[in-house]
Amino acid sequence: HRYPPGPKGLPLVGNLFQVPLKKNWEQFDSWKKDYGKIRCSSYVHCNIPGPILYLNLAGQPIIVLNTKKVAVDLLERRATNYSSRPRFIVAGEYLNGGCNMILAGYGDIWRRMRRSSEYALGLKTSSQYQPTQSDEAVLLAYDLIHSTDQWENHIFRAVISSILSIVYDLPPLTSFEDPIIKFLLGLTRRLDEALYPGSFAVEFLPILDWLPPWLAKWKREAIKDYQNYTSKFEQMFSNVKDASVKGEAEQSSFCATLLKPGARHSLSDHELAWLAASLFMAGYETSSNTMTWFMYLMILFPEIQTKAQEQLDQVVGRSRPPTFADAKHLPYIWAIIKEMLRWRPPAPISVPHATVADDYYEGYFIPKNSIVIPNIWSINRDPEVYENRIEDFYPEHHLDSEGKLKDALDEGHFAFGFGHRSCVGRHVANNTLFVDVATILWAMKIEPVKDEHGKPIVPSIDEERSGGILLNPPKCQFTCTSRFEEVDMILQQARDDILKSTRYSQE
Ligand code: HEM
Repeated sequence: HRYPPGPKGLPLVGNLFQVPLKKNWEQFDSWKKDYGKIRCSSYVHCNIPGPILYLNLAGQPIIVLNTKKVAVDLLERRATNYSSRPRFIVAGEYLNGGCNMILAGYGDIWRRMRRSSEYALGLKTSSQYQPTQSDEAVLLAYDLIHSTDQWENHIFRAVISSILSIVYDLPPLTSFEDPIIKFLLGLTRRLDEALYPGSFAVEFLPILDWLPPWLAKWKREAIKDYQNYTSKFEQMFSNVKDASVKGEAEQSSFCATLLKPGARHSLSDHELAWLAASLFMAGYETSSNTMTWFMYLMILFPEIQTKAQEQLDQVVGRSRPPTFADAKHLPYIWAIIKEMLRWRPPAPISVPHATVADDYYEGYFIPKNSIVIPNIWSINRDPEVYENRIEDFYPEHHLDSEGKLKDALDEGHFAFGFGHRSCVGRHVANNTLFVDVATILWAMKIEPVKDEHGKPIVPSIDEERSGGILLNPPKCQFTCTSRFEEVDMILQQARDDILKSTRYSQE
């Protein structure tokens, strides 16, 4: 068999020690130059180095896709073979009981979950969640102005609260210390640890899975945690179900939508409860990561902030915060969002796919059970897609000469992944990012704090921090000041109305 090109490895371990645990997307990107052009039958790839790489991690074949063309050819055109996930024994099978949609293999349960969630999160249906998203944007803007030093917690709180309201019709969470936030963050941490390569021997020695729980601590603890998570998620789901049955649901939620006839695709209540929980796991870190990058980028590029605010003043004015009705008149806001997701995608190597059968591509052999990594970092810098200033943060990539969006329906980046497994929450994500970014820029001027000599402290981009699969911006602090006199009064009034109208204040 002739495998795609890639670095030569050592006997037995292959390339195991050549792939860094942090920022591995940069290593994959730099190998492009060395493990160059592929033999190809038809197209321009003949001139682009390293579109597809082969690595061997102690016997496990890894295929890295570095260009849009190869990712589309394999993950979209041959989706039936390339849409499974690698086996995650501890995280996927024991901690999540095989019911976490993100980690599930390409089987029956994933298919039914995907159909249900596409229905409840589609472009049209997701507009029913916009009132919740607008409310959360106002609460976030208010908090940022009133206690800016807590800015990261405010973003985390707002993102979590927004997802929980969308999924379960919960009222806004007003504190980052809320027990439900602690519970969900505990679960996310536990999952991150279990997914971290090398955490559990059973992942590379699956024979250990035969051990009974009393002999395997990892198994015992994972089963116990799964039972705890399940009872909490089932409880949250059944609260929505009861409220829907009694006609007490305040607004449309994801769970309530799935209870409509024809929407649940034969999923049991247990499976629906886990599907709803999967949304939190998929949406929380990705969305909050983008919002933390946003705050940093606004001090790194103050001219972009000013330009966006000029457009907001023209379109929205100063007597009310932006709404979704303004969305199509604010192309520059969208261009900033698209460019954030292109330049610093929250998940630079996406979620790995896996093949279900042997395959050939351009004469190269891709074995069954290969782990396939769409290297979004590289694909978002594909010279066949972006003409110039590829390494710069440049919102104009997405605008035509008149300042309009080049193609409103095209994402303009690949941060949401490819094919059958692409992000099912992307419309919700785009809406949250739009209304948060627009409301923050409408309300406040974001500036770096100053040192004792009055010099602004703007950390260099080189100080960005990588912790596993996410890339975080440098640590930084800001001042957020109201842009005009009426802001405080408008935000205060809107906040009072929101908190008054929710069940939270009535309890
Ligand atoms: C900026 C925000 C977000 C980004 C960049 C993002 C990105 C991604 C990526 C890269 C994948 C994997 C795609 C693949 O395997 O090819 C994914 C999957 C997924 N995302 Fe998102 N996501 C975001 C927000 C959200 C939100 C808010 C939700 C829920 C409301 C969500 C729900 C999901 C789910 C359920 C999956 C698994 C899909 C499957 O395996 O079939 N995501 N997302």
